[in-house]
Formats: sequence, C-alpha cells, structure tokens
Amino acid sequence: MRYGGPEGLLAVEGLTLEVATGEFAAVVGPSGCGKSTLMKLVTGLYIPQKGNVTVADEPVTKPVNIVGMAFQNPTMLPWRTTLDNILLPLEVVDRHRHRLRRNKAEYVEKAEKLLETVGLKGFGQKFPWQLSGGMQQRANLCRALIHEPDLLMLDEPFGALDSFTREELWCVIRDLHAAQGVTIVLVTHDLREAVFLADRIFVMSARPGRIIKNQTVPFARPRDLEILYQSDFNDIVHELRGNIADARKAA
Ligand SMILES: Nc1ncnc2c1ncn2[C@@H]1O[C@H](COP(=O)(O)OP(=O)(O)OP(=O)(O)O)[C@@H](O)[C@H]1O
Repeated sequence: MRYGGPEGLLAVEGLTLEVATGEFAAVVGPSGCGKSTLMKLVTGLYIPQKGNVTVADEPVTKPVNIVGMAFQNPTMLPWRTTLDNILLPLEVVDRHRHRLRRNKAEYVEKAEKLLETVGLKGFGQKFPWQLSGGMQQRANLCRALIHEPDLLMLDEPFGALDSFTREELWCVIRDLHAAQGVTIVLVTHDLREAVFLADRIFVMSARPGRIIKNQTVPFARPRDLEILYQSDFNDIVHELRGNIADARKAA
C-alpha cells in the first residue's frame, strides 16, 4: 500500500497475515510501521494497489459492514447523548437504517445492555462531555459492537487511559470476546496488553511494514490480571520488546 500516488510513501509491502474466525489477534511494531494502515486495509477504508484482502471469505473491495471499529480517540458527537452516539452506526449503514426506524425500542434496549456490560448502566442519557475519558472509551466500544460485528478492529483503543482504567477495560474486552465469540484484531503499543488479551501476536517490521514474527500466546483462558506478574508472561513481553527494538535498528 502506497500513499500519494506512484512516487508516494510506501507504508506496507509484502504484508501477509491470517486471523482465524473467533481468534483474538494483536499487531505490534515500531511507531509508523503501518499498523493503522493494515487496519484500514482490512476494513476496506483503503484498497491496496497490490495484493488481496479477504474478510469472511469475501474479497474486500469497499468498506466492510460486518466490522466494528474503535480508535484511540473516541469521536463521539457532542450534541448527541451517549445512547444516540452508540446508535449512530445503525443510522449510517443502509441495511440497518430501515430496521432501526421500525424497531427503535429493540435497539435502544440493546444499547442499554451493552452499556451495562461495560459498566456504564444508566449513563445513556448523558452527553459524551459529561463522561470521563475512560467512560467515553467504554461507550466507544459499545458503538463498535451495536451492529453485532463478526470482526472487531481495535486501534490503540486504550492508549490515552491511566493504567488502572486500561486494565479494567482489558477485562471488559476479554469478557466480550469470551461471551460473543467475535474475531478481534487489536493494534497496540502496549506489549503487556497484547500478551494479556491475544491468542496470537503479529510483530511488524519498520516501514514498509510486513510481518516478521507470528507468536502464539500459550496461556489458557480466562486470564486473570494476576498473570501480569508471572515470569513466563514477562518473558514473552521481554522477547517481543527485543523483536521490536531489533526491527527499529534494522530500519
Ligand atoms: N493518509 C495518509 N497519507 C499519507 N501518508 C500516510 C497516510 N496515513 C499514514 N501515512 C503514512 O504511512 C506510514 C504508516 O502509518 P500508520 O499510521 O499506518 O502507522 P502506525 O504503525 O499505525 O503508526 P503509529 O504506531 O505511530 O500509530 C507513516 O509513515 C504515515 O506517515
């Protein structure tokens, strides 16, 4: 994938990876290596000049609607309540728009249930600016999940949070993954986050990004936060850190 025409910037090249249905994959790598580009290619926001992207056995040729996305900065519309922000994807996607009009009460109930799952019961009528950063991230997750996506793409969704809130949200995501069987791809700079949450971790090279390591995480689920203090957990984090440092040096 090259940005800005034939002479433009080559963001990723020879980038191959496969994520199985229901799997939790994490993507880590040096800053600027093309992680967000990978997310945009998978979701069909960009179409690569060379190569193929396949989601649920279909070639990606336009934005994929079985995907839910959450990014680092929750972009909630300030003039809509949290609940109305969560319902927004249903208004945008054609297929859902008609159903939303007919079955609004059903969708409101679903949004309220999601809010409860992420610990925001009763906050639906608040405006985003009345919520803390961590609460907005939680609401952002509800918005990514409202249309019951088969694939959830998370791009640094907890980056801006303090470590306690981040760990709390790791558990929310862990439980969502266990309960809904959704396939998840998480881009993160936080190696502990990757090892805590993922079944498989892909390490990318420096730009132009490609996969230089495919690491299976051996820990059984459900994982408890206590695992963060185990030496075999930290060995994996340490090794990944070395892989990324080497990739940066090689750049
Ligand atoms: N729309 C765009 N137009 C031009 N260049 C872009 C565009 N988006 C990204 N790039 C460039 O492509 C390269 C890869 O960017 P990308 O955001 O995918 O990396 P990243 O690994 O997610 O970065 P970070 O870890 O810093 O968030 C960078 O050099 C970036 O400047």
